[in-house]
Amino acid sequence: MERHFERINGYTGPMPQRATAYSAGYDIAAAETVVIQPGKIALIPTGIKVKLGRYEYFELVSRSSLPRKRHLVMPNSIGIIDSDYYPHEIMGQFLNIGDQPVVINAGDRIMQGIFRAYMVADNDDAQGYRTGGFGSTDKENESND
Ligand SMILES: O=c1ccn([C@H]2C[C@H](O)[C@@H](COP(=O)(O)OP(=O)(O)OP(=O)(O)O)O2)c(=O)[nH]1
Repeated sequence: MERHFERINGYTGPMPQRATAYSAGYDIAAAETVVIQPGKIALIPTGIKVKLGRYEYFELVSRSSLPRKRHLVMPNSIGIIDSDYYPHEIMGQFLNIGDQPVVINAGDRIMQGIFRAYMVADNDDAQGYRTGGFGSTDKENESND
């Protein structure tokens, strides 16, 4: 079966869900309670992995209410979940732009994800699979800082 969500072992929280029949995005919840200090970035686990078809990716985007209501932004603007990232856990990246610590509670719907298709160039010869995320494909002499 292509294109579906699975729980990471031990996660009992909510699965991604669309709020209405016409919503494009699946709301995704935090799997753990995390406190983000002002000006700091945190990676938030979701308890979820996503299985994708060939030439598909899953796009993570913010919820429109997050900056004003929670003082949180996604510093990478959008997160791209590649199909060969499976079976790793989808992580959300958040920056606290306020001047007080922000608490993200387990179960809070912190972002949304949209299934998307991509194309490749005719003369593309990319090979192999990724081993993880967040800089896993960097070359040895490429800084990840
Ligand atoms: O917000 C995000 C962004 C990415 N990822 C995971 C899925 C994605 O497939 C992988 C790599 O993401 P990307 O290619 O954007 O990051 P990179 O910094 O280029 O790392 P890599 O060298 O691992 O590709 O990290 C997340 O869980 N959340």
